[in-house]
Amino acid sequence: MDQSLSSDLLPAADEAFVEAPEPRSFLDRLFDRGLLIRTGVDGLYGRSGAFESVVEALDRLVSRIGGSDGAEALRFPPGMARASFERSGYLKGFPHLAGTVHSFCGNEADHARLLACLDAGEDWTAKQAATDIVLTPAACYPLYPVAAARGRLPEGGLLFDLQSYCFRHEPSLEPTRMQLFRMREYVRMGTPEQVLAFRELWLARGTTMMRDLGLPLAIDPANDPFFGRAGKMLANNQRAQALKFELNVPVNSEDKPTACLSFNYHQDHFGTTWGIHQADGAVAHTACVGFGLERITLALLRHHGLDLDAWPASVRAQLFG
Ligand SMILES: Nc1ncnc2c1ncn2[C@@H]1O[C@H](COP(=O)(O)OP(=O)(O)OP(=O)(O)O)[C@@H](O)[C@H]1O
Ligand SMILES: [Zn+2]
Repeated sequence: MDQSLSSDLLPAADEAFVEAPEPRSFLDRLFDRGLLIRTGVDGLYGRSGAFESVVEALDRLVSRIGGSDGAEALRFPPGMARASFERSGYLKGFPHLAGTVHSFCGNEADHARLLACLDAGEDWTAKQAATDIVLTPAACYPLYPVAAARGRLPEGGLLFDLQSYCFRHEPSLEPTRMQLFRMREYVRMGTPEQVLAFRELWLARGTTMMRDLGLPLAIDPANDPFFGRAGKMLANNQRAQALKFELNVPVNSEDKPTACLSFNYHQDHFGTTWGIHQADGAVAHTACVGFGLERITLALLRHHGLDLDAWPASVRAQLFG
């Protein structure tokens, strides 16, 4: 039942059958307040100015925390070269999440057919063909070929600061699982020791940052959502080798807290895939820390309320001070 209908618009019901109205979901309350804006597609939302002010403040906060490390900032659009995407191996692990960009590639007769299909409410996509662009699945994916093209890493390795809208085809009614969302990342490339030290540093920094924002959290071992039966093995392996940790905050529920930050050690996966080499010629190792900017914003809204002006002064000071 559409809970936005006021009860006096509903047909009169037998008293005995009137059920208590379900409490409005977190997502509905975000819509009610205009913080997120419906588009008709689950996981695809507009954001209000207030919501964006938190996203931007978090982005600045992360920059302040990582500021003295000398990361090179790069920004890529939310689409990446299909050839790079194919080589990255993403389709081996996550074919179900990938999004490709298709465009009309027909002639005038095809155009007429397209319009006729549209009119008839039929499938109009037959003459859509894959372009050279796919949607970026994680902020760091466009980086690796760029880093590889620069030649061997310097002695101290490299550190990058990234932010991108990312696409994942995982429609959901949980506001924290969007199809298009922003990921802020730091990516480290170098020796295993260098990249593991980076991950340790950000595990500590991320924990302090989120505690200081007044959020309850736990750091847990995790795995990526690999596809299929072979994926189960990859996921087990990732956990057994402690390659991925998540910083979880209860947002949608206490039982299934939400990964707001992820700390990933890729070993030499991207180094081998892209031919990224350390100064001595050995294959480079890589790691990244990812901040889900919408997810942290939603965690703050959940724990401190939907009225930003009423958030605790210490939280506001860190974000907007
Ligand atoms: N669908 C999504 N909507 C919003 N934020 C997301 C989504 N997927 C991932 N993120 C954010 O991006 C960060 C880095 O992405 P990563 O690939 O590590 O996520 P993930 O571990 O696959 O997330 P999950 O396990 O919840 O699917 C996550 O920590 C999270 O904050
Ligand atoms: Zn990454």
